[in-house]
Amino acid sequence: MGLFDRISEGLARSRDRFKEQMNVLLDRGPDLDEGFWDGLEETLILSDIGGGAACEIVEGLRDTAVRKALPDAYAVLDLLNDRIAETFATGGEGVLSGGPAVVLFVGINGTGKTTTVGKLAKEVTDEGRTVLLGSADTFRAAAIEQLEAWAARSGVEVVTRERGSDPASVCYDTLERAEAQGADLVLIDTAGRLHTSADLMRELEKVVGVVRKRSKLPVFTVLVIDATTGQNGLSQAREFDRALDLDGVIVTKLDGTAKGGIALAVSHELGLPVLKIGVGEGLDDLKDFDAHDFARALVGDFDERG
Ligand SMILES: Nc1nc2c(ncn2[C@@H]2O[C@H](COP(=O)(O)OP(=O)(O)OP(=O)(O)O)[C@@H](O)[C@H]2O)c(=O)[nH]1
Repeated sequence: MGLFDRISEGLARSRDRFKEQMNVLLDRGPDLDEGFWDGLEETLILSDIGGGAACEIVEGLRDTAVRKALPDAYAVLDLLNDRIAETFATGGEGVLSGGPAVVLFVGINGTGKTTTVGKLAKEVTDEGRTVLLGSADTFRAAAIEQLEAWAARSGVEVVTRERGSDPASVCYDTLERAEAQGADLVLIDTAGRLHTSADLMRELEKVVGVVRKRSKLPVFTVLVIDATTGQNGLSQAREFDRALDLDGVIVTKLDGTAKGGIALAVSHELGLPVLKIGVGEGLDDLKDFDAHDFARALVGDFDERG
């Protein structure tokens, strides 16, 4: 199954719901009146893309409708996919595919951080770059073994310490090893923590602070969000961004959820580029993000007139 089909399958429920509501709206007739614009905004909000993004999309389409004297609602809906795609924050190319860098992966428990680091190790190694992994998730014993197993699969080295060690020390060791090895990319897995836990967030700030101070390479922080958690992802992103000044987001588990619109809510509200998306548990299931494919999977095409 192709990439678009996988996301499309995952988002089928939200797309069906969106179409159903749009058809009810269009049953009133295709006039571009207030009822249409309000209905469009409400329908977009129900797709989990967030109030801010929905408002900006509708405002943009309204402007275009006036400027280009669009005849009816169908002409507006023809532009909807592009407009949604343009609402995603851009940038972030330097994080995973630029020059040498250290990237820390953060997020709440079980979002897929370790799995994502493992998949990335394979991808980057296949590109011919040298990768070093650091297991700063010293809280969950299985996380260390899990990362070691991923590292073995792609033949990369992983720096670990025993469970319960200070995560900042693991980062320190990892940076030393990276320097000695001349690694192109250093990927550091951190322990999952609730964004509402002040103590654990402070601990993470300290870990990231140590890395920023000690590293000679640029340091980036990437939030990993589980798409199935829906709107809660926005609160997670706000808190992690406040604490760490994030550089990007990776949205996982898009293969089985109707709540994928959260990717746009987070990207738009916090100005964070979506760096990758997870569409399954396998080694090859971390994919490049394409805003146009994503928009098409989220709302579908509106070519059936009349
Ligand atoms: N379906 C699906 N499952 C995924 C995806 N990414 C990760 N998972 C699964 O999510 C579960 C949790 O993944 P982990 O990588 O252990 O999550 P984590 O964030 O490291 O967990 P903590 O360290 O406890 O915070 C595992 O069963 C993964 O296989 C994805 O894109 N799609």
